Amino acid sequence: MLRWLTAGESHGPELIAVLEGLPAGVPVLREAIQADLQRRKLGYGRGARMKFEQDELTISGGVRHGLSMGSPVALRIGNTEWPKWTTVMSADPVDPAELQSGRGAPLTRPRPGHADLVGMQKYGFDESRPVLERASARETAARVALGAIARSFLAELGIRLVAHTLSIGPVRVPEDAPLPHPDDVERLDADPLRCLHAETSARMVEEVDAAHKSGDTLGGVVEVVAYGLPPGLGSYVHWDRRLDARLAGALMGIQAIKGVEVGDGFESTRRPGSAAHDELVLENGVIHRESDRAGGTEGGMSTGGVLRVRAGMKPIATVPHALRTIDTATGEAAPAHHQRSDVCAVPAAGVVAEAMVALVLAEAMTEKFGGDSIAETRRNLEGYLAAIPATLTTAVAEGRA
Ligand SMILES: Cc1cc2nc3c(=O)[nH]c(=O)nc-3n(C[C@H](O)[C@H](O)[C@H](O)COP(=O)(O)O)c2cc1C
Ligand SMILES: C=C(O[C@@H]1CC(C(=O)O)=C[C@@H](OP(=O)(O)O)[C@H]1O)C(=O)O
Repeated sequence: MLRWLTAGESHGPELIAVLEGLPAGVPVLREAIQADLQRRKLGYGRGARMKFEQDELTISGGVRHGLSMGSPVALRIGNTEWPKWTTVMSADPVDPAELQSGRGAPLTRPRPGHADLVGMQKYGFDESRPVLERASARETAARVALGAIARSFLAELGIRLVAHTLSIGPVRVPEDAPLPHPDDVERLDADPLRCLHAETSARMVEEVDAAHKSGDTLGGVVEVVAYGLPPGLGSYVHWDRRLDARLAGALMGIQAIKGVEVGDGFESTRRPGSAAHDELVLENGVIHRESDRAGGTEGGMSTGGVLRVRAGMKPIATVPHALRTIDTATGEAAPAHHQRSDVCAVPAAGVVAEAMVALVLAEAMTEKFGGDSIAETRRNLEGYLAAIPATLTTAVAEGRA
């Protein structure tokens, strides 16, 4: 079983991430984790912080000579700006007089759409600094670092995945555009919106520019596509074991994600049953699905086909053209507090979504195939596939040759 935890605040010294249950022998390379952290910082519309944040990585445990040892993997990601926040975010008590102005000034004008107001109510704070520090999507750097390790584990078992941007505000990739493949990742990383459709990407850039100019923010939809999964990850036997439910929960667990679709999702609700499912035919002696409307799960289990999940992100809550709020110190109407912020973080959310899907799939693989070493996990996977009777065999979707 795979478990993971993150800790750390946006302007504290660092983020901490722990992954427990990873078999031994999985390549865990600093460069690979750092590369994914870099991908998360890219994307048109991000704010000033992503230009200087170094995401300085330390591998603190669980890895020796580039390979996991079976013990918990512990990572540390430094916050580059920490030296400017040592007083405001000090773990030790500080003189309250030092927190009356500048960075330390109490934040009493909660932003609608962010965690500020409810966080203050729930945890008993009289300002929102302690809320936003952890609610911030800074934390997603820790998840992306863990996701890089999960992806390495999956790659050892022939499973690869990639995320791309489907829409920004009203601008959407055409319905008939081909699905991206992991081999496209360099092209995706080179595009400002992580979108393979150049014309749409250019229109997305214009849309972000327009929002920026008018003091507004934007959301959009990302899609994660995974290839090479075996059939039977997850289960129909209990609600919390369903793979689709676990993927949806993990994606909804990303800051600002407000909707999830598996396969054709809501679109399939507008079709009759005769045009909503994936019919089975024989091809070269093995069972083949003629379409991929379900998105790679049936009955809460992976089908062995291409997995396709989408996550919809709402527009950034820190709207420069500040939204109306109440100053909780005075009880008076006021504009919401505004700090430096992203205009649009959808491409980054795609990288985070890829990491979350990788973690859920890695968890489902360790659950089904176990193994204390990657060689043992691989043997168990191969034994399982070999034991599926010929008349039940489906082709494993490797994607592009
Ligand atoms: C990659 C990423 C970057 C984000 N950047 C910002 C930002 O700069 N400003 C902001 O107000 N919200 C940003 N958000 C969204 C907030 O973190 C989120 O809206 C907030 O935590 C409240 O949670 P909720 O939207 O899920 O209700 C970002 C989210 C992601 C995934
Ligand atoms: C720090 C990151 O994103 C942050 C997410 C975020 C929020 O409210 O979610 C608000 C901003 O924080 P700051 O005021 O420090 O610039 C973003 O920059 C990051 O992605 O690493």
